[in-house]
Amino acid sequence: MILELDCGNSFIKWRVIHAADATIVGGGIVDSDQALLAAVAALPSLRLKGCRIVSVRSEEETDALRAVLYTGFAIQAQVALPVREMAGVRNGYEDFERLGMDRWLAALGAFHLAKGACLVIDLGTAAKADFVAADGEHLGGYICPGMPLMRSQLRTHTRRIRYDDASAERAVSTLAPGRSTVEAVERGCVLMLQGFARTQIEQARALWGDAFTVFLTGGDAPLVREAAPQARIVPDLVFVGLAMACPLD
Ligand SMILES: Nc1ncnc2c1ncn2[C@@H]1O[C@H](COP(=O)(O)OP(=O)(O)OP(=O)(O)O)[C@@H](O)[C@H]1O
Ligand SMILES: CC(C)(CO)[C@@H](O)C(=O)NCCC(=O)O
Ligand SMILES: [K+]
Repeated sequence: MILELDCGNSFIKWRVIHAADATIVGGGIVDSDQALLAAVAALPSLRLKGCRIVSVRSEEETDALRAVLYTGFAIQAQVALPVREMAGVRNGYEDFERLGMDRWLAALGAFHLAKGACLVIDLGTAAKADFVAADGEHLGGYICPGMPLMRSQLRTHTRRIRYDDASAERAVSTLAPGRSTVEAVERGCVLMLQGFARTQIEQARALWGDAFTVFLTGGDAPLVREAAPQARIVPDLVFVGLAMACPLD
């Protein structure tokens, strides 16, 4: 079994797969190294032989996580590192090491699945878009605040925007103009995300006509589904790229 980790800025997404056929044994989302250890250890008949990690955290935090995994499971975790080119995709950054590894791996995974031009829209703590042309050239992308950041900026910098998480979730059952603070903020932020997605798709269309695939991933992907009806929702797109970057056999 192989442990796969996607360490974002707010959460760690994890899953355990069988090494032989990549079938999924278990998985989840946690908010700390200790919670990860507990969740993975709770899997019945766990037999880890390796681990691969993609992280957008600091090197120190990623090393600390590797140490925790070594102590807990006696495995040497392999961390995906930046490269200029892989699997037919060329990193489009002037300084290739600066491109977030989650973005790079999602782009690798998307190009592999699409076998042609593709647009990746990843909606997490940050909202990201990346463009890969049919010849594998990564053209670059965009980074904006995602839903959690937009929401928390409004809460932090205003005195009268206050509401709880449960009412936030209820508020987005429709996107009609809000008649309460929670509805106005939550629906407004969802419309911002949808506008982001629509603009990226327009841009892809200007570049490539109809000859491209849109991938939607990240925890808040479901919120923009209706704005991107043609998109393939692939929640584990980063893991697809991670397996390509860190083959363990
Ligand atoms: N089970 C869940 N636990 C936590 N967040 C969830 C869950 N399901 C959906 N979400 C949503 O996903 C968002 C976080 O997305 P994601 O996990 O992709 O972020 P991240 O990887 O930490 O961020 P980034 O990729 O920008 O570094 C939150 O806004 C949250 O509302
Ligand atoms: C943009 C985030 C924070 C999204 O997780 C991550 O991809 C990152 O830290 N990137 C480095 C900056 C960049 O991609 O230009
Ligand atoms: K992420």
